[in-house]
Amino acid sequence: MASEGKENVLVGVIGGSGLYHLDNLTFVKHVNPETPWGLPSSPITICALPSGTLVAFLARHGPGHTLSPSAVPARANIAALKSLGVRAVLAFSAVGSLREEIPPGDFALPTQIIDRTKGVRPSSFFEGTSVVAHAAFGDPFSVRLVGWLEGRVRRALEAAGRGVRLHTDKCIVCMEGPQFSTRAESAMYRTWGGDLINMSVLPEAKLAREAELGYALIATATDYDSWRPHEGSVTAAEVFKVLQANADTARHVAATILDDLHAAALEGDILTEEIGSMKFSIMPRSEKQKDEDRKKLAYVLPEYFS
Ligand SMILES: CSC[C@H]1O[C@H](OP(=O)(O)O)[C@H](O)[C@@H]1O
Ligand SMILES: Nc1ncnc2[nH]cnc12
Repeated sequence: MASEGKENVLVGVIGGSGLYHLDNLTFVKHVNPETPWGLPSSPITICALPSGTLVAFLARHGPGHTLSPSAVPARANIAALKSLGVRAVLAFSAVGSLREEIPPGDFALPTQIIDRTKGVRPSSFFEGTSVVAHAAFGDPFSVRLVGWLEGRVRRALEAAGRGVRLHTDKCIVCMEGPQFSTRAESAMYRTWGGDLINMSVLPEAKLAREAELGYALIATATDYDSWRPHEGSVTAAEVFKVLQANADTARHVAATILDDLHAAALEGDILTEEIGSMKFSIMPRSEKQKDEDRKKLAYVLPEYFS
């Protein structure tokens, strides 16, 4: 397992569409850990807050947005962050809104996910190995971390003074893409209880859970998807119009809360659900488990496989 900056980098930030860097923080260095699942989407940037606190930043689609949502190497991304010593991941994502009360430009903290990916994305570190594990995923985001973020993100948005509101306790649909939904699908997701839609939160959230990392998503709304009967359906051009402003606000939120998040991750209270959660999810050791597989899994779960 790589050990770069291990004691210091406790928080990882994953940037989505439009958020390719945190250039309001000080660049320290790039690292590019080669994991058993390959290289991450892009070299990871280690950046420093004014206090000196270090955070790791990873652009989900690569810095030039060259990876489609289905091609994002999510296992390598999560494994690489864990290898740096990261314990909590704050992910940003550009999302469509399935609710009138969440206009483009607003932010949301989802607490639930509906999986509409089509099984084409590798979504478990255990896939293809001789070890079986069933991680609990009833609460797909870290309940404590999300609770911790609510007030802080809201205050950071208020301080930004751009009129961006934070919506909480929302359900996000993760679809396969890369094409957007049909009007019928978009309307159906609303009847299912979906509030937001993206193409990226899975398998990222599942993999973070398997790696025992705290994981929360700040969803930044860019459009109303395709459910409004008298409006046009979503287009990439419409999304692009909002991406830059959302990314600026996201950078402001990150810079405002990351010091406290680092301190909270160090203290550990916000991570009590995740740490140790895989212990009873992994089927008991048998002589049929291959050593090479255990070695591979030790990269993300050294506690159980070293
Ligand atoms: C650019 S529109 C669709 C694209 O945007 C979102 O990406 P991310 O979640 O990485 O911000 C969405 O999930 C799609 O991948
Ligand atoms: N309407 C939408 N559907 C899926 N992913 C999105 N990302 C941004 N807007 C989206």
